[in-house]
Amino acid sequence: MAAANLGAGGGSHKAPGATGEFFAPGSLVASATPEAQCGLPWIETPTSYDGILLLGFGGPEGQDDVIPFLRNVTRGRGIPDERLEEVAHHYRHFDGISPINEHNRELKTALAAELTARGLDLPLFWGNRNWAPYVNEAMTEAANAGKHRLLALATSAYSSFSSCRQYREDLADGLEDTGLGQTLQIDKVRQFFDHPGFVAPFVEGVRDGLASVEAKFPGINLETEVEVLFSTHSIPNSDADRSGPPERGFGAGGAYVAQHRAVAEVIMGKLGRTTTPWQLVFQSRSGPPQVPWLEPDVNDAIRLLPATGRKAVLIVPLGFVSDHMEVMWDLDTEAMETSAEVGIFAVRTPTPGIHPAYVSGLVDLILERVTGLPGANRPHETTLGPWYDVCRTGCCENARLGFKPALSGLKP
Ligand SMILES: CC1=C(CCC(=O)O)c2cc3nc(cc4[nH]c(cc5[nH]c(cc1n2)c(C)c5CCC(=O)O)c(CCC(=O)O)c4C)C(CCC(=O)O)=C3C
Ligand SMILES: [Fe+2]
Repeated sequence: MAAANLGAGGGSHKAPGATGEFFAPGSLVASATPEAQCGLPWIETPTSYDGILLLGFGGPEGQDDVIPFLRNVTRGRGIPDERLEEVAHHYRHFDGISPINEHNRELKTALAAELTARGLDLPLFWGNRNWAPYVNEAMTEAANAGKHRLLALATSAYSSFSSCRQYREDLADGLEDTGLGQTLQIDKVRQFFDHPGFVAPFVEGVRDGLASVEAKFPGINLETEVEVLFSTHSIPNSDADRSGPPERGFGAGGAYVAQHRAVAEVIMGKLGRTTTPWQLVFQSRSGPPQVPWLEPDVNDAIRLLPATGRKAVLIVPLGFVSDHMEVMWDLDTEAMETSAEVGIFAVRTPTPGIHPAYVSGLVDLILERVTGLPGANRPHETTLGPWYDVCRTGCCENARLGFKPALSGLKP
């Protein structure tokens, strides 16, 4: 098995173990799209996987887990202790329990049912980056079950270091740590920010949210008195700028910002609400104050709304797949408090969770890899997609932490 996709940056050539053979010339079947002419990669040959590796962020499940979890998340990042304590407090407030692991258990169950219903015999193995069950444990479990060829699915829709590349690095690290590089070959499902299954629950959420605003304020003017705030995780500007394939030249904010904007536009367009004011806003910033992160913060944006004549705000958690702590605390607690303070009516719309469209969309994404669906035929709702099966060299590298090998990408 070749190790072509791991790269040998900094002399740290790591375990073999993924789609090396796919990089042989000719195996990336070109289609007629401009992307393909630039060498953009979809794996267009059928692949028989023997399992799915569901990748989660992980979260604490009791008070004793909170600090060890936070140390896992921030390892090597220079997050000040004050910030860790501040965040610990969010978790403490909910008995030290993040709902995220339960969400992933539910998602795993829902995916298993949908795979079976679609006639796909693919067992699911679930592993997290920051809490048990860890990625390495899931790999070991798969290997012990006699599996060799896994397709990884990360619960994260957009391109950036934290939301894509870090999962790819986790896979490379996991094969190295477990010594399973010769046993397991692992590919990864493309980022799905603009897949119809991910977009549909948000379209419904905004539609229903606007309806509830109209019910609250009969005759409200949807062009001047309501604002839709699409909220996502802030990340350092330096990470945002490097998100996406360097050759696409996304500029400031990178693919991360461009993808969110494009999806927000699609959602408003599908509802025929292109004249309802909306903004992309950011939340959950951390790190030292002197390091610039994406702005505006959701709370700052809310504070400015009354002066522009808005009576109501719709808060759409566009960057998140489930109602985990970033949603429960930063939106449902803080942003709601801010809205109340400035006297504006706020509605927070749902995340995809286990919405049937989302679950079946994820299975579509698995199926397109099983069948080798040509890139030209892959569902995508924005002109930025369909996104890559195999990430480009330098995609989403971390400016602060430097290069690390990652699976499912081209060699550096
Ligand atoms: C882009 C992105 C997503 C969305 C994509 C995806 O979903 O993957 C995301 C998701 C999540 N982030 C989460 C939690 C945390 N993120 C932190 C810190 C950070 N996140 C970052 C980015 C992202 N994070 C970044 C750049 C940092 C700074 C540290 C670093 O440079 O890497 C910290 C440390 C403390 C703090 O500073 O807040 C915590 C506790 C949870 C779990 C919630 C739960 O437990 O329910 C989830 C799903
Ligand atoms: Fe985070």
